[in-house]
Amino acid sequence: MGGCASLHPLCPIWGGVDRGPPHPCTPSPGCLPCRRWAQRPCSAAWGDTIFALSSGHGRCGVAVIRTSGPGSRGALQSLTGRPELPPPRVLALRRIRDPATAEPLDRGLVVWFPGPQSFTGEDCAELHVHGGPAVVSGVLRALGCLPGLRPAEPGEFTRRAFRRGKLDLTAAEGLGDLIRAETEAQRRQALRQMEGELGQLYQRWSETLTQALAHLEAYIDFSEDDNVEEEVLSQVDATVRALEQEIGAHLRDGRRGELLRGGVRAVIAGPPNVGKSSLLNLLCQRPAAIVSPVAGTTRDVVEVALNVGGYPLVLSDTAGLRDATDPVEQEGVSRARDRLRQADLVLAVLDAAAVPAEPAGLGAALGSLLPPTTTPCILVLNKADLLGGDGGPLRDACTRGDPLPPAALLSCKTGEGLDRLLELLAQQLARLCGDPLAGSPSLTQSRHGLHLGDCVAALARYGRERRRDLGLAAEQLRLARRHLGRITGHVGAEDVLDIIFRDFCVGK
Ligand SMILES: Nc1nc2c(ncn2[C@@H]2O[C@H](COP(=O)(O)OP(=O)(O)OP(=O)(O)O)[C@@H](O)[C@H]2O)c(=O)[nH]1
Ligand SMILES: [K+]
Ligand SMILES: [Mg+2]
Repeated sequence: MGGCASLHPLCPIWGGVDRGPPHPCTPSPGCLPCRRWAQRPCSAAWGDTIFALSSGHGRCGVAVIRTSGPGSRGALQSLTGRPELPPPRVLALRRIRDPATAEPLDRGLVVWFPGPQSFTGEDCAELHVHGGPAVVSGVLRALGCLPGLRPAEPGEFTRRAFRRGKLDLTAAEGLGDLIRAETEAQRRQALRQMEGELGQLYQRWSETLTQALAHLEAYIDFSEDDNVEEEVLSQVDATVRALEQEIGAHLRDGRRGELLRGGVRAVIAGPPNVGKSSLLNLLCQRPAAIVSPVAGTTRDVVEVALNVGGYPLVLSDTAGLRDATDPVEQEGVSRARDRLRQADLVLAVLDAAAVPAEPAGLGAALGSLLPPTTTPCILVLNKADLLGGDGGPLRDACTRGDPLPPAALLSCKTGEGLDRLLELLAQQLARLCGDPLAGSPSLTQSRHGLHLGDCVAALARYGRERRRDLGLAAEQLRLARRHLGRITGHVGAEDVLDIIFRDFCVGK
């Protein structure tokens, strides 16, 4: 037993019942009494076991701390001070103590998840303790003092689950999105992806390709012996063409999955002083942007995140569009135009009291403000409270629609017309993001789009090669399948893992 013969009675490996793997480190002062090696763990030699606080940080009722790896069993035994583990996946009430000092830290629930039936597929343990900072830090410190245990990196639990084949990359991404989801529609999309629907779709395509490839190879190998009929070849062609179309349609979905995941970027634009900042403040219900009677007040872009009808909206207020002379305002206008170019949706604001009341004139006023674009737009005619009478003609023009974009007559001052504007906004968002539960799942990341684009390109090349050289055509099918495999992580995903798991929180 080398240098570890001097034992602490509660040492999980040497003093406890479960001796685990032999301690391989050479005798050193840092290895003799457990409390010493606790401070200088020879972690690399012990198989890697990670631990982290998985519930949120800060004071709370219950905090969940979990471990994953071969040391989970010993960790649970030593922190509960008992050799026997609770039955798998059953909560058990235990006193939790610091193994080094035997000092009680808390009384809480513990769960034992022996691998492979655990989230990561490895042996895992969970400690549900009181969520006070001193309890949590005490338990984390105690775990960190055990040999072979170390704090987890962000996303490391999920990364281990991926490595053990518990989920594919799209499901891991869905899980990350679910944790970050802020609106109902985002939650629905993320849950669907986490449960594997997107991965299954890509897997199905991959299997279709595998089958087509097998038939093609059979034809190449055996057609001369007349065992394989010409018909096989035309069937492969038809399968590939259908797949190319299906993936193409999946790609041409208007980026709905990506928009829903990241939030629709809506930009409030218009001439100075029409009430753009007032509109932003009204929609987010706080004074996020400065409002003043001075034209040219807003210069920097002011951004707020909103939930409209369950859809995520990232709303930006921008400088009033005009030929400014002041260099600072010029910069503001240039930033406004940049934002407009990147917008998914434009809220074009005009002063209701200063525009022509008939649709053609209104259209011209809008046209002189914004360059012609395909970006969806909502026309907001603000300051309706300043209109004489009930603003009849303008109100009619608003409900007329074509050739005008959907329009709302609004008063930021009185709040009149806000319901109609919110309704229009929700409609546009639903149109842009789609119903996350309807139809086949949407791709949610540009990474998916890139690989699918490469896959479709390879399928198109198949069509060309097919007429020249069957061997080269088969190679294109193999390539197409590789591109699909990279999305789910079934093929060479090493280079994207760091990027994907970087955005995860510690403990997940
Ligand atoms: N009567 C009336 N006044 C409004 C309304 N909305 C905004 N205002 C006033 O219009 C002025 C300009 O409002 P802002 O929200 O600063 O307008 P803006 O378009 O952001 O202006 P810039 O940032 O300078 O381009 C302020 O005095 C507001 O109080 C409205 O619905 N009715
Ligand atoms: K202003
Ligand atoms: Mg403003």
